[in-house]
Amino acid sequence: MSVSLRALTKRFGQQTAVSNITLDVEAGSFFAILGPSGCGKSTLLRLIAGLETPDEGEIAIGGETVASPSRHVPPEARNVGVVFQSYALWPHMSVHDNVAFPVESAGLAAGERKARVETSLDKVGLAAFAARKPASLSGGQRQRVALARCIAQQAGTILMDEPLANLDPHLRQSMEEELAQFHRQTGATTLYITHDQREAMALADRIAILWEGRLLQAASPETVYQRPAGERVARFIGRSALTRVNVAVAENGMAQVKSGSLTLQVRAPGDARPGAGRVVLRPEDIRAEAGDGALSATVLHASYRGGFFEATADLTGIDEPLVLHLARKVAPGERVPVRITGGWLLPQDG
Ligand SMILES: Nc1ncnc2c1ncn2[C@@H]1O[C@H](COP(=O)(O)OP(=O)(O)OP(=O)(O)O)[C@@H](O)[C@H]1O
Repeated sequence: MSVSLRALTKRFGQQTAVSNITLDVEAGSFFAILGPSGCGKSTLLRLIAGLETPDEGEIAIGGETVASPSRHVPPEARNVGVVFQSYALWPHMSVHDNVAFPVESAGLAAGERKARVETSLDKVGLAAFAARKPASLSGGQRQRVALARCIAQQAGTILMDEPLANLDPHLRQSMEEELAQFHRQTGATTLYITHDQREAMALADRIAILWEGRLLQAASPETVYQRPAGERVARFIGRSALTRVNVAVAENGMAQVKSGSLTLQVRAPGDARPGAGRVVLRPEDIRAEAGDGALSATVLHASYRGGFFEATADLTGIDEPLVLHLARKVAPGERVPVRITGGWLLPQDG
């Protein structure tokens, strides 16, 4: 089911946790909400789940208004499943009963109920664990019980609040794959909260980036990386060098800019205008190659990233150190040839 937020605001005393957010989440999509600690991610999720009431604005799920100044649909009537970081399993209940819990209220015959719980546990590979208590399961298995509970509930919308945060890196990777598969199987609209950009990039069709309660950008992972809406998004997603430029010509989504004495051709927003601006240079915009037009950068720092080396390097004319991906090892102080082959001119108001 689609989820739409209109001018949503939530305050806690003096603190505005969610500030005037308008957002549309398409039915069936995997939508990540990304941002640093304290930016309002969990509050946004709790508002959608019905665990908090907004001070201003509206929330509609599947076209039905569930929260507005004059309406509050209770959580259990929103057909929304929630998976928390802490799993929220009942410790005294078996795995089976934990999964059955939300189904109890669905008014199904006992046989049907049992079948639904068994199918759900089977989907997450835990059929053999039905009689166990949560305490005897691993973190990943507990997470899967929480997912099975969502499947059993047949929720049209699933909200996940940092579900993988407590897992070790290996388990995270395999749970990520399971989550992607889970999303394909259920087709449920998934809102996924994380502060881990890699996870958001790997899983989501679209990413919303929050900052101090405000929405900075909502777009595909490729767009937030290649065409960030502003400096904060550019710095939060991936690594880059920002440099102040003077835009000489801007047309058809391209711009010719000057950064110090360097002239660069970069991608630009459709409404870019000549004048002062800032350009984001990603590692992909820089080739470490000798030859015609190559410049010489001085390596500041280099580290092995598995398969390639990542280095920062000073280049005259660029304000911040470039981030380079190199096939060979380099040492601080070494000079490397570079060519700038791309870049992104930030929107004027970004
Ligand atoms: N019940 C509450 N009472 C008072 N302030 C709150 C409450 N819940 C959240 N806040 C404040 O609102 C802001 C947003 O909090 P929220 O938990 O939504 O952030 P978050 O992005 O989920 O953070 P994290 O990633 O650390 O979980 C924070 O400044 C927080 O202190």
